[in-house]
Amino acid sequence: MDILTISGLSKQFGQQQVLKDLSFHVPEGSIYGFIGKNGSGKTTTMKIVLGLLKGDSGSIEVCGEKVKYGHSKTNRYIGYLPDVPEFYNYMTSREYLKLCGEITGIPTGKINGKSDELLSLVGLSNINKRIGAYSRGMKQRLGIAQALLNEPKLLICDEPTSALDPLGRKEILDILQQVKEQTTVIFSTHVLSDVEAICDRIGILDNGTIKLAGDLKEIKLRHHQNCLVICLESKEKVNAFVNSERIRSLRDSADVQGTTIKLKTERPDETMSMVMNVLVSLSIIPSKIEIAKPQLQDIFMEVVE
Ligand SMILES: Nc1ncnc2c1ncn2[C@@H]1O[C@H](COP(=O)(O)OP(=O)(O)OP(=O)(O)O)[C@@H](O)[C@H]1O
Repeated sequence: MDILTISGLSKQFGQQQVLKDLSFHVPEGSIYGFIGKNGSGKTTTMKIVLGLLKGDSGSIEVCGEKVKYGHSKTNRYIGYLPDVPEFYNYMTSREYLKLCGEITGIPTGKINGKSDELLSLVGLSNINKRIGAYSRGMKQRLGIAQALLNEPKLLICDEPTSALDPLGRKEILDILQQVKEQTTVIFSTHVLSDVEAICDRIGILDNGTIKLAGDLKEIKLRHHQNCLVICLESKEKVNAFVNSERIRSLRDSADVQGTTIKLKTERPDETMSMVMNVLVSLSIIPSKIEIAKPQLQDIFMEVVE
């Protein structure tokens, strides 16, 4: 079953056509990487899904129910984490979750238990200081707890890791992976390494439409290119290698960037063996040599304009 279906969505701001006949669907149980450059329309799409912004044409369904602009009915299925969540800084996280629970009508008897469960999930159980003293990463983690308070079927996270350091990012990614057991996640971002770390499906938004969508593993298999990556320790060694007689036939397909050489080849195993022989004959020990795996970065660069 699809948790979210977007069909033929268009949106124009003044003369700028931001979304053009945009269609994609998010199956239940997935972590969906909604990827696009800055300004490609990710937040605009999510705001329309939340009924906060009116699309010019097209339709959206959340859990099989139509989204209507200005109506919040379908939002009972959705938890939303904006890129910069806002809080009451003078409160503790427990006080804040209690307030959110009361506002959204969670039975009083359930609020404390649910808050404890979520604060434990996001690693804030033993933090008693006020939210104003939290780091950015702690605020994002509290934002996830708040978004999950109503046990949503769909959690929308808009750029949740963009402003965080590597440790803070890893914490958020780990939490989202755990959350997947309970809810479908849309992870809107331009940080491709984060998508590779946790998403099982992706949609690449560019020029107002989805340029590529589907299962990430299948997409990578389809875009697989046979390529050998050889990393050497110095430019001199790279020159000695690429100028050696025995790799002359491959020289045209060699892409040299600094001390890394990429060799496109139809027969990676044979080429690997030949390259190893050449390296041995030149007494060069590579710091890395491998048959390249397709990277989302390369696929992204291939499909966006
Ligand atoms: N309310 C608005 N009025 C006019 N233009 C807008 C409005 N909201 C967004 N835009 C424009 O629409 C385009 C898409 O913006 P949007 O914020 O949806 O992109 P994004 O993919 O979320 O970008 P980022 O990754 O930088 O957050 C941008 O060019 C933006 O300037």
